[in-house]
Amino acid sequence: MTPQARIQAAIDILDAVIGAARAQGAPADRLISDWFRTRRFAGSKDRRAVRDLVYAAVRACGPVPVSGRAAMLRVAQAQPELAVLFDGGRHAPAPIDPAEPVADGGIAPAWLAQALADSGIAGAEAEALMERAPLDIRVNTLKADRASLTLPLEGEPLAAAQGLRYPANTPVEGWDAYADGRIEVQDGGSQLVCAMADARPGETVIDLCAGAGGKTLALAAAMGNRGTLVACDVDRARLQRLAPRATRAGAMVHDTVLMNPGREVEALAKYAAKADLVLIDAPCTGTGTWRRNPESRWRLTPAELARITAIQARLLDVAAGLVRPGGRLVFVTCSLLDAEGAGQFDAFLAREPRARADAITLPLGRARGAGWRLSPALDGTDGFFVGRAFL
Ligand SMILES: C[S@@+](CC[C@H](N)C(=O)[O-])C[C@H]1O[C@@H](n2cnc3c(N)ncnc32)[C@H](O)[C@@H]1O
Repeated sequence: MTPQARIQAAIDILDAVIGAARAQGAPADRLISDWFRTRRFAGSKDRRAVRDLVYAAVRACGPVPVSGRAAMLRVAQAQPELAVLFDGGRHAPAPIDPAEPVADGGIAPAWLAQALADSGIAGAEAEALMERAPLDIRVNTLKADRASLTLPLEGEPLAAAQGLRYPANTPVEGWDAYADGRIEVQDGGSQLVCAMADARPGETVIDLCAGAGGKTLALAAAMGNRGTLVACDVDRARLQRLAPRATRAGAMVHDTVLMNPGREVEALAKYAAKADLVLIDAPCTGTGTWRRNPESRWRLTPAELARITAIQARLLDVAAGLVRPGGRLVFVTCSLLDAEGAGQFDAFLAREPRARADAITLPLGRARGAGWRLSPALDGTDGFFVGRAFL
C-alpha cells in the first residue's frame, strides 16, 4: 500500500470505529482486524502502519469526531508530512479544504474531562492517559520466582514484588514461560492492588468480580493454593476463560459461581458472613486504562457512568454481607473518577456502620479519600483506586 492509501484506509476504519462507539458496537481492534481480513493485498507493515494511524487519531481527538477524515485531519494538523499525502491521487484521500471540519483535541468529551479534573486529574496527569502503556508481567510464585527465573529478555523490575516491565508489543505470549504458566500478563498497578488485598494461605477468599481471573490467579498465588478461593461473575463467557488459565498457572479455584445480576446474595448464600476477604474488582468506566483502550472514552455517557456506579454501590453492600466479623473487604476500580473511587468508598463507609477504613500504604500511589490511588503519570501504572475496610 502507498502511504496515501494507508491514510485512506485509516480514515475508513475510523469511520467504523466512530460508528461503533456511538452504537456500542465492536471495539477498534476488532474493526481493524475485520478491515484487513477482506484485504489480503495488505502486508504486515501496512497493517502496523494503518493501526498506528488509527490509534494516533483516536488518541488525538477528545470528543467523538464527526468523521474519520476529521479525526485524521486532527493528526495531520500536527504532522505536516501527513498533510501533504492528502493529494487526491489514486487510493489517496482528497486534498484538504481549509474550510472542512477538523475534530477537536483534548483528553475526552468535555463532561468527562471535567469529571476527571474534579477528581484531581488534569494537565500532565490527564495527558498521560493518552500515552502508550508498557507490557507488565507477574511471575507466578506457584511455579517460579522473579529472582531466579530466566526469560528470553531481561525486564525492568517493578515495585510489585514479582513484576517485570517490557516495551509494549513484546511477544511474551510466545515464550515458554507463558505457555507453562510461570508468567502472567498483568499491569504492575493491578499486581500492587492484589498484594494489598493480602490474601493468606488457609483463608476463605471471594473474588466477587473475577472476570477471566486476572486477579484470581494472583490471589491463588498469594494463598499458595491453601484455603478456599471462590471466583464469581455475572458474565459466563469471561468466567469460562478462567478455568484454562487457572490450569496453566497451577492455581486452585475451589468454587466458581455464575451469578444473575441483582441476585448475587442468593447465589452466594452459603458464604454469608464466612469470608476472611472479599475482593470487589468492580465493573467501572475504565478511565484508568485509556492508555490501552483510548476509544473507550468515546463510548461513555453520564447515564452509563450512573448505571455503573449504582452497580458498584450494590456490590459493596453484597460484599459486606459476605465478610465474617473481623474480616476485610477490598474495593478496586481501574478508574480515576472519584465517583468510582474515593466518593464511592466514602459513601459505603458512611452507610455501613460495621465498616472501618484501613489505612493503605503501597510503594507507589497516594491517599485519596479513605483509600489509595495510582495514576499513569505519577506511578507508571494503569490508574486504580483501592479502598480496604475491616468489618
Ligand atoms: C474489572 S472487571 C474484572 C476483571 C478481573 N477481576 C481481572 O482481574 O481480570 C469487572 C467484572 O465485573 C463483572 N460484573 C459486572 N456486574 C457484576 C455483578 N453484578 N456482579 C459481579 N460481577 C459483575 C464483569 O462481568 C467483569 O468481569
